[in-house]
Amino acid sequence: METHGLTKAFGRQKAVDDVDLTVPRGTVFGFLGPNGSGKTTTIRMLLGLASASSGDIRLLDGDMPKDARAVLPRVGALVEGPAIYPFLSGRANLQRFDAADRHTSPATRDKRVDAALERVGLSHAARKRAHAYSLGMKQRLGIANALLAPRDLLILDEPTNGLDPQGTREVRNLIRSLSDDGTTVFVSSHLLAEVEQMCTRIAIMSAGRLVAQGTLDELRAEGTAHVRVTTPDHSDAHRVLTGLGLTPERHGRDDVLTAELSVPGLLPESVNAALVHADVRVRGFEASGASLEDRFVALTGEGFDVAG
Ligand SMILES: Nc1ncnc2c1ncn2[C@@H]1O[C@H](COP(=O)(O)OP(=O)(O)OP(=O)(O)O)[C@@H](O)[C@H]1O
Repeated sequence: METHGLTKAFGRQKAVDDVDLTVPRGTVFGFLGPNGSGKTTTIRMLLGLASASSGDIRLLDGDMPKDARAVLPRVGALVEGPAIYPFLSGRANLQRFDAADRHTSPATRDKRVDAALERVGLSHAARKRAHAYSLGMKQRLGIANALLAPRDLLILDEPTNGLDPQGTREVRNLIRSLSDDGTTVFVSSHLLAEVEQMCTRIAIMSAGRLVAQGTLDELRAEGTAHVRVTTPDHSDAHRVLTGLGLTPERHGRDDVLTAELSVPGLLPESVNAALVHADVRVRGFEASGASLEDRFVALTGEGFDVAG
């Protein structure tokens, strides 16, 4: 799957702005970004649920939306939670979903439904009414719906959103096992930890723009270490850090300074020693490595929910 210059404007706001995604076949691809960064809008365009203002979408071996009829039957999707009928059983829900798809044959419906239930580990609860399902089970039922036909690509929008740790684990394991079967999985999330555990490649959205894309290792390698100093002596600390060749920035609070360790060979402990030597009252000192988390915070700004 690929997009080029994909853009969606709502009035003057560009919810998705010139996005070039490259999702290689067979990967579990994480589409990461804070709430409101444009993930759902992008996914809706990929699936032909919304039109693009400009740009191209290549989905499997077709162009969207032109080839929607040919390619969409090979794409399973879960967007914004499944619309489940609460008073029907899990199986009856899937039978309805299957019946609503005009590409399916009624003769093989039961077989397809049972296979999908089995695939997501819901066979034992097939007869239970869906309102008695846990959130994780509901979400797996939604994924079962996406799996009613053989799929080459699965597009899942925040499949673990709102789930408890157990439900999250269930869905995460399911996604991994789907990819073991050779299906390409494109999964969005606002949680870095989530994506790190499931995905091999990721793309990061921030305010409608794609700000990074690559394998986890590639993105880790692009990060730089930082120091973070908490001190009431803000201007003295600023002077010392600048003297060391760093570019300190005030970070949210008045008493916190952060700086990228951009000087080769300069170690965090030397920075701390220099501050203490200059009588700066250091209340907190933190050195962070080139972790993905740092990189994401740097790329997407503050307020990005990295831990959950
Ligand atoms: N139909 C619409 N009309 C106007 N603005 C919209 C519409 N849909 C989305 N937006 C705006 O586009 C931006 C991106 O929204 P989008 O839902 O794609 O983000 P997201 O990354 O999926 O976030 P979330 O995780 O909250 O769904 C937001 O600012 C949103 O308010």
